Amino acid sequence: MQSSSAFLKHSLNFPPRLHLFPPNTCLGQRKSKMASLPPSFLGGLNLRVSAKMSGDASSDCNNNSGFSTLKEYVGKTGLNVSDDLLILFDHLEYAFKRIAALVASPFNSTLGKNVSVAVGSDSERDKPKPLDIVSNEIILSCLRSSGKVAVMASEEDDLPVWITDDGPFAVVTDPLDGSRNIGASIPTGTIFGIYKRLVEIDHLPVDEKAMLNSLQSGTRLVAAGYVLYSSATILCTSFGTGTHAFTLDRSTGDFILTHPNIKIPPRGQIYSVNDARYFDWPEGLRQYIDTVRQGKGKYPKKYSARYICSLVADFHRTLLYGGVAMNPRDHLRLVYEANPLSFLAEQAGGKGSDGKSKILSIQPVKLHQRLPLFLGSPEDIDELESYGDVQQKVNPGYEV
Ligand SMILES: O=P(O)(O)OC[C@H]1O[C@](O)(COP(=O)(O)O)[C@@H](O)[C@@H]1O
Repeated sequence: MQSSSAFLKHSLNFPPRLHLFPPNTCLGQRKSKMASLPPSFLGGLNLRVSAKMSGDASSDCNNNSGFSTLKEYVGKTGLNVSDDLLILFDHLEYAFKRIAALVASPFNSTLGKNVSVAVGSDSERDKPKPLDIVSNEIILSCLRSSGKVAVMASEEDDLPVWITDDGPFAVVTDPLDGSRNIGASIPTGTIFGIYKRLVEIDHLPVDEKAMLNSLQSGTRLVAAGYVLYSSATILCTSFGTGTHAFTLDRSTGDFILTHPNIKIPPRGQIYSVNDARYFDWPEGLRQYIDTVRQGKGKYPKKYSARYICSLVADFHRTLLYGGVAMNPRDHLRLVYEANPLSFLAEQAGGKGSDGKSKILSIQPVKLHQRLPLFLGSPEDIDELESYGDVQQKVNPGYEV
């Protein structure tokens, strides 16, 4: 096996990529035009130019060693991430960049529309769209070419796809959540979780081991993440030691660390829910929302509502600003959505709950199992759970 340092050294020696700024441009010298920008912004630009210009006239530029790609960050901080996992991430990053380009493409206007594909008993609004299918194919092909994945289970496929017998990992994914928003250019996201392949069941028939590898408990996740496709494309991930976010630098194609060690505020002032469903909610949930929006909860401030109706976007905001993001009906999936996002929430000091139990302690029994999901600040989740009756049982299948 290639050593971690050998792999990092090799990958850092790739030829420099094409930058927005010509190689001999030192942005720091153009302060007259940029004087009004915050120094951190200038510092960031300087670094991305100077870091790739070693040995040339860039030495006058400020260097700010705080900026790194995911691999550089792993190398610098000594995070315990195997070479196999780093290679898998390289391929995943490539998939995310392709999906980011796809969702921003001027040619995708019809790709967000429903197609008639019979998948279980999904309602019209839940049917996959061409964008979901293409994103799924992009991820599958990148996992295949990584050589590191035994099985992929996707929200878009009825059954897991067995890829290669000796791949060390099992990957679960929702390739493109929120795709029905794409017509209005509202943010979308990819969610993924990575488990080790269960070598102890290698002897089982392929169908069986594919299913069991995909139904692992969230407590066994070795890494998870999401990618937010919005004004910025952000890869937020955890290897089990903190939650870190990297922003795509479109000039170089690198994901640059922008949010190391995210800590969710212990308490927020925002709730995020589709409250058109208020009359379908149980009494406990109505009381909770009524209480916090009047500023009569344990935190004596009036809460505000924010709801994008795109899970990754609502979760990302919650992770950064605190509060609680929820979907109280059986709608979101344990394997592809709830487990990976709860892992990230916990790694950031937050919580993931189904309203009664910790999400990560729920053993999946079905691949496409749905459940109520509450994610957010620990004090907000505790307060919400104290209302007892917060899971919405009435679930008529909404049209929009
Ligand atoms: O209609 P609701 O209950 O508000 O559900 C909205 C949620 O559904 C989603 O669109 C996911 O639904 P799909 O898995 O069917 O795409 C999330 O992005 C969003 O958080």
